[in-house]
Amino acid sequence: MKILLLGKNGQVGWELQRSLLPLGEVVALDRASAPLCGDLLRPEALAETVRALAPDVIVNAAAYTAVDKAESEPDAARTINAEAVAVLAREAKALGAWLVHYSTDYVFDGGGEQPWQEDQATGPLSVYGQTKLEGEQQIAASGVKHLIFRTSWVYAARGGNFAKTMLRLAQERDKLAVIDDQWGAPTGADLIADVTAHALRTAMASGDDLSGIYHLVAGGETTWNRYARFVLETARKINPALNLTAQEVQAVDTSAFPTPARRPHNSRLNTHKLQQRFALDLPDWQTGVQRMLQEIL
Ligand SMILES: NC(=O)C1=CN([C@@H]2O[C@H](COP(=O)(O)OP(=O)(O)OC[C@H]3O[C@@H](n4cnc5c(N)ncnc54)[C@H](OP(=O)(O)O)[C@@H]3O)[C@@H](O)[C@H]2O)C=CC1
Ligand SMILES: Cc1cn([C@H]2C[C@H](O)[C@@H](COP(=O)(O)OP(=O)(O)O[C@H]3O[C@@H](C)C(=O)[C@@H](O)[C@H]3O)O2)c(=O)[nH]c1=O
Ligand SMILES: [Mg+2]
Repeated sequence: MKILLLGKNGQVGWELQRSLLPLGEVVALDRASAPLCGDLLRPEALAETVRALAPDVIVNAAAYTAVDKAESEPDAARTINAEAVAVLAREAKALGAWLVHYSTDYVFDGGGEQPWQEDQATGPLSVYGQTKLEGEQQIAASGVKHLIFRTSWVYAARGGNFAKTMLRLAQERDKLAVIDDQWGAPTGADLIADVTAHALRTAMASGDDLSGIYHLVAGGETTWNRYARFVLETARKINPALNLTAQEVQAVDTSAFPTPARRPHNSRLNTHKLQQRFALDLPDWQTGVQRMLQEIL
């Protein structure tokens, strides 16, 4: 089996380079790859890559993920998150290949307090969320066999993420202010990559019955503020010599921390469908965050 992996150096892409290996031959590209084009800003060159390789599976871990910057760069965000995805779906469909793709809690408007189910109405608040939703819709419309995993608050030992930002800021400042009224679940790129490999193998073995959208997040729930506190507490335990000058993580409302992009208050995702269809258990979010901190500290 041949797998084309796009976005190989992102948080999830890096872990997929490991987790997909037991499934077959993995051709992994990033935006700078040559002579094969792996740049999602050049959708038609990307189409040529797909035709030249004729993979059995395309796994797309590339995305425009700078949420605030997307508000002022909607065209680039849309090309990468939607137009290139439409081309991948079209080419995969023509080959009879599977397309594995990732989406986000930010497709929802964040209302209520219940974990969102896959079939509930979307309502993105940001350009990032809107373009990610358009990517999902392009895949569904193409008729390609697909797995779309909506995840949230991704972290990894390698790459940039909120946990690492908190560690850095806690070494630079004596006080942090972090939003305490946005709820969700931090999810490790390693977990996402492992579940992807398992689900892909299962889905391919069962025809196209399992094609669809799945919520894939770690268990439990928290706020950005509680997550930040957990990161700093855990870091202090792991490495007491670490010079974390911040003595306080002040809890603030969304309104007290203005950002260019609006973010959902309720980013909880219900993972029953994934767990049931693929016979999986998802660990609590704390387990993976602890492991990542142990690794980087
Ligand atoms: N990060 C998060 O918190 C969340 C992410 N997701 C989704 O999960 C998936 C993986 O995200 P994650 O690994 O965390 O994101 P990262 O930002 O860590 O990685 C994204 C990767 O995409 C690459 N990329 C950006 N533009 C292009 C381009 N034009 N052509 C090719 N590659 C490009 C980036 O390369 P470069 O570094 O060169 O820009 C980077 O390697 C994405 O679909 C994302 O939307 C969903 C929920 C939460
Ligand atoms: C740095 C910082 C952020 N915040 C807030 C802003 C925001 O609401 C929240 C997280 O900030 P970030 O900029 O890390 O989050 P953000 O980039 O919005 O993270 C999102 O990325 C995309 C790709 C996704 O798909 C989402 O699931 C989510 O992970 O914390 C504070 O309150 N204080 C701070 O000092
Ligand atoms: Mg970010």
